[in-house]
Amino acid sequence: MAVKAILTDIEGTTSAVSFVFDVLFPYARRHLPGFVRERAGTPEVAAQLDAVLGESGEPGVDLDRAIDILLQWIDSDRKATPLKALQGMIWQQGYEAGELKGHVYPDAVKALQAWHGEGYGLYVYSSGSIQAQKLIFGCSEAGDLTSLFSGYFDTTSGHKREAASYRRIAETIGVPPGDVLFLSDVVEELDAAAETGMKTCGLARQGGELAGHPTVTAFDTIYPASF
Ligand SMILES: CSCCC(=O)C(=O)COP(=O)(O)O
Ligand SMILES: [Mg+2]
Repeated sequence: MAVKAILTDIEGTTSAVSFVFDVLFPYARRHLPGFVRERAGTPEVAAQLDAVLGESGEPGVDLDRAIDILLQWIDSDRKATPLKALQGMIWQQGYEAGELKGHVYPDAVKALQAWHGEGYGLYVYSSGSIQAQKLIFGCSEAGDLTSLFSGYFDTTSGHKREAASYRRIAETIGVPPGDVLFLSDVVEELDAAAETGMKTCGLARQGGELAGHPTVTAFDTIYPASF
């Protein structure tokens, strides 16, 4: 089976972990209390707050407690879907105000542009919400890269360490898992994708090996046709 589609993670793969941890998460942390207090009455924020309280097992607590829970979740890097949705809304304001610019490694930009030109279908799968994914690529230091991608997947398709999520994504893309190449910096995500028959390539930007998977330090040594 030949690779037809390439599915990529963001943090640690196309984009620096430090951009997410030192720029995006602190931005969301700083703005979350004000954002939530101001927008708690809007349907889109109210729905996410309901989901936060459901997931936290503390239904009926007040807004201050909900904000505390969300701040704890940011600090522990919890990949909770409602937190990710709220972060995406907050980051949108930052990108719109020119306070944020998405980091995408130049080698990733170049390879994604080349693969798009060669006819590969390009897709994103990140724990960040689809809104956040479109923002990091749409308002990137290299300009608007969103036209390169044919689709975006987040944790509403399932968690990234579960094989079922990759099966679901392949089905949505309309390509057998064996024709998809998945790129990530997290071995458990690569393992879950490989379990479905997807081809995998690990990104270890600081060097090293993602056990059981071909591993590279940058996109410029990934040749999809060789998988
Ligand atoms: C879409 S940028 C924000 C990334 C994010 O919130 C996150 O949790 C990173 O997850 P990933 O699956 O891209 O490692
Ligand atoms: Mg990652």
